Amino acid sequence: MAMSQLKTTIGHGVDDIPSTPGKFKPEKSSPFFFNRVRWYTSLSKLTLWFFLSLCLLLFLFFASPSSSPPRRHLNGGAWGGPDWERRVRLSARVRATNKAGHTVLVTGAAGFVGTHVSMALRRRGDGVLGLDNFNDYYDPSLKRARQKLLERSGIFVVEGDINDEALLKKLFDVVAFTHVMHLAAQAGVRYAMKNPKSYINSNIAGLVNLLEVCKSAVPQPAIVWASSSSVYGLNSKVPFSENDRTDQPASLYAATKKAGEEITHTYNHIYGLSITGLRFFTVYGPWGRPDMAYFFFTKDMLKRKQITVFEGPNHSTVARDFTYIDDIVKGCLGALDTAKKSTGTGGKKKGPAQYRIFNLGNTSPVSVNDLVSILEKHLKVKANKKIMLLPRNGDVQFTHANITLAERELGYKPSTDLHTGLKKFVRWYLSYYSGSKKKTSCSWKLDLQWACYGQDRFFKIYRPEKI
Ligand SMILES: O=C(O)[C@H]1O[C@H](OP(=O)(O)OP(=O)(O)OC[C@H]2O[C@@H](n3ccc(=O)[nH]c3=O)[C@H](O)[C@@H]2O)[C@H](O)[C@@H](O)[C@@H]1O
Repeated sequence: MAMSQLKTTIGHGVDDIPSTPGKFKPEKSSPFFFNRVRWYTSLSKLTLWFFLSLCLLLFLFFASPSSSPPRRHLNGGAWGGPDWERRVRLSARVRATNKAGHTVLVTGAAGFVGTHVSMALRRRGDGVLGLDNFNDYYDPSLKRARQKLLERSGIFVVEGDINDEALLKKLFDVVAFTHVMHLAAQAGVRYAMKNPKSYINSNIAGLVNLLEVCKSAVPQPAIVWASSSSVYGLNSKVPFSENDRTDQPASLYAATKKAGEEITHTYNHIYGLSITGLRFFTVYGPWGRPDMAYFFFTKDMLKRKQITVFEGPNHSTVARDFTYIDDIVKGCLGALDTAKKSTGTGGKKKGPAQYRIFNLGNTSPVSVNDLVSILEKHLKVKANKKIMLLPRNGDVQFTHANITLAERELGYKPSTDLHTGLKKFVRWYLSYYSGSKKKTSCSWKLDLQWACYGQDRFFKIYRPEKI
């Protein structure tokens, strides 16, 4: 068919289609009859195929097992569905041999303290379910590595945010948690200048969301949560005691932790939630947080980069009551074990409920200068220090915990000094980072030696001056 003829045929056909197809009477004698019928038939076929494909798609959608009940997606993670619920239940199950075990929801489980506390609970047979949003405040791959560690111990970490009310409710529907160890937070004192809203979102809105769900849960769990030594702010009386004033925060971070203490008090007072707040003092150790000074000093010293060491006015000392992670974990477990049950049901308080606050520190502050000297010894590297006046961006000049109360009520007794604790940290740091680099390259001498000899024999062959 010539092109001009084809155009004419199509033009005719379109114009000739009646609005009511049933009334269409073919004119047998028409030279355009067959073209018209073919066009019309192909349109019907097209409609039929479209309809069949739609039916097939709808069938596949409704028949797929994951569509019922629906799965929710958050930050790349997903929750819901029978498999997910089975994992949640399994993880939260108390070991049969531990009759008095707790069923604990650990928020911030892939965080530094969260990982250690979850592992310790699991080791003694408590049921543990983790929750973490895996945000990128610091390298999320470290959080994923911690998650792997937890998974190897049978702890499932649900990927989700404490601000997700539906998720929290679902978790409490699936498991009757006896305790919540609330460690999810926006940490770091200096970062609050950069991203103030993240502190409100996690430390205030997230906390309230969690408390709302806990208050309505049946049974209500007892809550142990992480406050901070930073609530003592600009206080000059040392050591810091729990009943000292906490109304002079030096950072927004501190202010949100202080707000958390007031908020939890309200929920205790109105709804009968059992609350224990733990004021952590600069916690450090293996699997620690890369945003903390001891961690990035180590990293920079190994790279021969300059580190900034703060000092107070007139060259006075800046010091912290650095507390080793294992001691903190013991304090957390002591708090969980001595927490009394919440007294409310159906969102109503039935009687007075326990409300406690404890310092968890080391009781022996060390200057930042001494911290650097200890690192120099362990790393066998001389630090390239730049001394700088403590900036007014959230830091306080010193912290020092009075731990009498925690000793008496929780049996808390810190036993690791900074020298010993940092030795363990450095050992972990070198093995962790050389271990992960080993997979990609062996260009660094340290990596090569590590790759050849493995973790246990690492220190025998470690020659930092050759790195
Ligand atoms: O225990 C606490 O309440 C707080 O402890 C740490 O906060 P911070 O004690 O300030 O810990 P780092 O940021 O690791 O700083 C440790 C010390 O090193 C100093 N520093 C920090 C950074 C730097 O570049 N140079 C430097 O000398 C700080 O002034 C501070 O005295 C945590 O980051 C907070 O999340 C936590 O709540």
